[in-house]
Amino acid sequence: MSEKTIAFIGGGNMARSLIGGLVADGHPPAALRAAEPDAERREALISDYGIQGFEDNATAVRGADAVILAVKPGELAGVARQLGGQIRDQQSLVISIAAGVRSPNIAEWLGGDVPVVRAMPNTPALIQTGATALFANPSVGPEQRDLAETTLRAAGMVVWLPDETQMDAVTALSGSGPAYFFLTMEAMQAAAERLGLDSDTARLLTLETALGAARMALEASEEPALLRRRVTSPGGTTAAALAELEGGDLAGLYERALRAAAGRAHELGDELGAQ
Ligand SMILES: NC(=O)C1=CN([C@@H]2O[C@H](COP(=O)(O)OP(=O)(O)OC[C@H]3O[C@@H](n4cnc5c(N)ncnc54)[C@H](O)[C@@H]3O)[C@@H](O)[C@H]2O)C=CC1
Ligand SMILES: O=C(O)[C@@H]1CCC=N1
Repeated sequence: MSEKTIAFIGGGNMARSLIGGLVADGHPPAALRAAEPDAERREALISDYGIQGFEDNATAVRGADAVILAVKPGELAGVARQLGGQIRDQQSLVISIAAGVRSPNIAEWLGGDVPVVRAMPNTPALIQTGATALFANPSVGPEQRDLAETTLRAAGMVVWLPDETQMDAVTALSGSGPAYFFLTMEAMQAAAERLGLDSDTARLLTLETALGAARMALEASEEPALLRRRVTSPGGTTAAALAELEGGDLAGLYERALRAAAGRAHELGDELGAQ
């Protein structure tokens, strides 16, 4: 694991997940920094992970090899404009995890020809099972590309996108995706409770089933559709359930959900890029 200094601007949910993943992967906590205005969040990061915490963004960024912009999309322009001069002087790599906001806008706010990697991670990064897509602008050199990849790989798997426009679809799929699975778990548990199971049993069986299915789909050489058919005995219980899910147009529902998320990411890019 690299010992490069990485400064997070914003120490909220996603920064915490990435910091947790980096520390668990062996990145020295002393080489990790977070600038977070909320004292409670900042102190929690310091005490939970032993990293350095700062109230002031510019102090956190001083001398950092990479600066991860982990504020809400609407805060990004202000933060980038504030830190651009310093980042250009010390030639740090900038990694933005903000949904929707496009790399040419980020580079412009930073003041010009700055290496920017856009990343779309997800919260399972906290337990090193994250999935991240990366896109590098033309100013990112091979060493900085490696630094971005190593940093995000500490939190799980990484793919590079050849085309930044694909980032909206990735945001809809894997960025927001954990929430879709959590909602499914909530719905399955609640349904099982209504069928008469106590909540602990319903919860445990729901979560273990989700884990088993995900691991099987990842580790098996067969497609999920084939794995599904193996569970589904003709005229049996699974067929009865799947008929309900298909009757409710589950596939169409997912398509509409992902289109809504990708559309929102695109809208954010348009709205915030015009600042
Ligand atoms: N939560 C998620 O699952 C994912 C979030 N993202 C992106 O990550 C970014 C952060 O999202 P979350 O962590 O969920 O939000 P959050 O609200 O939990 O974290 C943002 C943090 O930034 C801090 N902050 C606000 N203004 C600041 C400033 N000027 N300087 C320094 N820090 C400042 C806030 O106090 C807050 O703790 C967003 O841009 C989001 O699109 C990307 C992938 C997944
Ligand atoms: O909901 C959001 O906007 C962020 C981006 C992907 C996951 N959370």
